[in-house]
Amino acid sequence: MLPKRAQTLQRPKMIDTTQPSDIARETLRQLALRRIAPTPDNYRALYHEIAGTPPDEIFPERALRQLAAALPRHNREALRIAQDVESAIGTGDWAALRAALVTALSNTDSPELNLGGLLRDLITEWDRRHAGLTQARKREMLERVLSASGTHADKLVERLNGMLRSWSRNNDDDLPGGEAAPAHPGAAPAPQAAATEAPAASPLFAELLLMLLDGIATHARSLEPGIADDAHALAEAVRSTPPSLAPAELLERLQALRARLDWAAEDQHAVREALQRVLQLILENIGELVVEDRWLHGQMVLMGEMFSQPLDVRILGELEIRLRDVIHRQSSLKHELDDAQTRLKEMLKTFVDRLGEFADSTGDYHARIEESAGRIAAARDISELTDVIADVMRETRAVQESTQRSRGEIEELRHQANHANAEIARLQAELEQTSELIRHDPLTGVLNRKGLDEALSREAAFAQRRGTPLCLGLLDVDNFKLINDTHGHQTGDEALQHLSNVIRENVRPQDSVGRYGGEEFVVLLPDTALDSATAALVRLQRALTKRFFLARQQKLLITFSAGVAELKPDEQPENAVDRADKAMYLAKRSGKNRVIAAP
Ligand SMILES: Nc1nc2c(ncn2[C@@H]2O[C@H](COP(=O)(O)OP(=O)(O)OP(=O)(O)O)[C@@H](O)[C@H]2O)c(=O)[nH]1
Repeated sequence: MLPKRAQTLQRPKMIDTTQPSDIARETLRQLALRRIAPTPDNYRALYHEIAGTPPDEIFPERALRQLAAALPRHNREALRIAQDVESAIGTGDWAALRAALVTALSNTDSPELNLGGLLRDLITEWDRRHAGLTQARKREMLERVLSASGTHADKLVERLNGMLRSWSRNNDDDLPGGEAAPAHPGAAPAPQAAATEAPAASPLFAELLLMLLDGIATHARSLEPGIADDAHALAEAVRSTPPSLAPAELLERLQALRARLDWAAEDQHAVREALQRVLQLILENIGELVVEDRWLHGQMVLMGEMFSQPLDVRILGELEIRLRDVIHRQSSLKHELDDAQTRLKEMLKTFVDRLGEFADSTGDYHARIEESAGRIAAARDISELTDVIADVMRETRAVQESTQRSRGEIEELRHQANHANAEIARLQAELEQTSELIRHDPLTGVLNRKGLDEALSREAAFAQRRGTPLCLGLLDVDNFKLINDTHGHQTGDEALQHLSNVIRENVRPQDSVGRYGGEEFVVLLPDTALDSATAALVRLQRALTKRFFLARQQKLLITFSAGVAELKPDEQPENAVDRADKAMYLAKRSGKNRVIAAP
């Protein structure tokens, strides 16, 4: 910025401001006169001051280039935005730069719903030249993606993204004689260019477009019916022969659809976050209320932890199971407690009534005896005494009868108490039986046998439907009897809790952990092939060597032997468990503390 003194300068009258050379000369003179540093910026500012022209706005290219270099480029959309920003800086175009930055800042859609962006990428990349990729080769790749994805829209999106990434790595825009391609890789073609090229005219492309639009129409129905209707209407327009939409119009409507999807995705994201916060609050509060029951409290804490990570269908399913268990257990406990309280109240009431009656009758008796004593003292002859004795005998008999009655009633009460005790014992046994209905092991908090069976059939169906691998690891603690015998059963229990915690902390959220039997556990590893699952079990062994179990200040190393099996196509899940079990026994026989993969 120019020093203050220079801003008050009067333009010299003798300068002809139509002659740039005169202005330049005067500018140099004034720089020297005013002792201003002769930098290009100062020169430019003084020049405009003398010429009486508005100063040029300086485009801070260097600083903007540094900013552009720092922009993320982790996916195609981000790369496109960064390139738009760079191109705007290259041409010194403020308006284009602003548009690119606004797009970047408003682009917060979730990747799974960015179908609009994918469509745009497809249109762009289909028309672009790529080294070593002929149109026929592209067509072949697309056909492969289409047939491999079947009717799964999510798989299609994932595979199309992968294919586009591989195409853009072969970007051939720089080749001489290239076809009309966008100015830089990833940039969307101008609508006019698209209009002349009619991308949807290719039957394969139209088919692909229809598949995406039908996918949007189906999946967006629950999200926002308006979007689904738009997608459906567009699909109808693409299907119609002759096409009812000009390419430019089609592109425009696709872009509008994409914008609606972006907004809907933002809304969904916000709703999901708010829901997650509310549920977490509820769980925290219930957790505080159930401090007396360690199992319930533990379940609440676990659920709270599950809510703190990004939710997916598996986590929500697991949460639902845990909540059902909590509700079931709470209602059983409540009934039992209510019954016990009612019985106790009734017994106490009867006891107090009987005690009162007994006190009344013995109180009367004492008063009568005292009165009889007075009459005996005042008696003048034996006949008077005979009456008194008859009265005393009558009173005594009455008290005796009352005492006997009370004893009988107290006897009855004791009988009732014994009966109530037996009832409570029976209820407890029943509760134990009904705990079979609960899916989590009360000692360790991991799934119990029933929960495990359910998780296994759910994951097996999931894996077989999607064609993804599912592995299960069956592990058995080594020499556990020795731990029990040396340190006691209670320490054995704590060792099992420690092992469960270490397992849970070292597997992924989508993995399920269950207690299969006494000291046997099962880990279900979805989307995991046999070698990775074996490596995961070995990692668990290593984690145990780092997290010692403390038995009354004494460090104990817990080890386990494990068998791992990958569910084969069409194999019954129980059969895979059997194979893992056999591999586990092989691991035991080969010296323990090992993991063996089942053939
Ligand atoms: N503390 C405790 N012990 C249990 C529990 N369930 C089973 N056990 C004990 O675990 C022990 C298992 O012993 P074994 O089957 O001989 O196996 P091991 O000693 O681990 O020997 P290997 O399997 O050959 O390494 C038995 O003593 C069971 O009583 C439990 O819930 N708590």
